Amino acid sequence: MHHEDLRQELALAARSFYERGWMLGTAGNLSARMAEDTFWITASGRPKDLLDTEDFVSVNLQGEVLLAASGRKPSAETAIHQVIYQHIPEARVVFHVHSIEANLCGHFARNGQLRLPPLEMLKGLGVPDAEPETDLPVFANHQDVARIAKDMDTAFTQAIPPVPGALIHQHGVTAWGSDLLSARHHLELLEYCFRYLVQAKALAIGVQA
Ligand SMILES: CSCCC(=O)C(=O)COP(=O)(O)O
Ligand SMILES: [Zn+2]
Repeated sequence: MHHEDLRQELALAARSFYERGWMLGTAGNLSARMAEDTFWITASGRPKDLLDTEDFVSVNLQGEVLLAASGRKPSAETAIHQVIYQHIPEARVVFHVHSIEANLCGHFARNGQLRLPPLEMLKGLGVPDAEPETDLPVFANHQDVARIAKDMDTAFTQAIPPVPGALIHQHGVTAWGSDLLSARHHLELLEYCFRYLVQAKALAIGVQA
């Protein structure tokens, strides 16, 4: 795919996520690999329903800026995307959004893990088991994003998460995939799990894993 097209595809995805209430008030950031060691990422602080090709910055896996339009800086959370691309070679697209349900679900986590509901839909996240006991990692939020990235780096060095995503407590969710469509599906499936958990909690339904 041509690099300019990739930026347009990311802008379309951002608008869709904005319309779902996941990227309000400039929240969130999206990226896609251009090559093994470079990726496009949204510029910091841009409205996610109105992105154009100038709102993407090219960076390498060390976070160095390769190409940026005047006045555009890479997302403040670029280091998190770097960690994912460094540890997971098959990840080519990373979506980070701030949904209400993702942030509520952080409160249901125990010992840095959120147990996902054992739904058939987990198959779409690569979990084939009939009654899966699958935990999504939940990282502490820090104002210094480098600390979040460092925690993720340490955790991913030990083990890659069992599903293609991670939560940052009181902040948002990040999902990845091998292309735009699979990253979107992974994000949608995680968001479905979050809505399910929030509604199950409201109805006082125990979710058995
Ligand atoms: C208003 S959201 C606060 C920053 C954040 O968490 C985020 O996802 C957006 O940051 P960026 O620098 O990518 O615009
Ligand atoms: Zn964020």
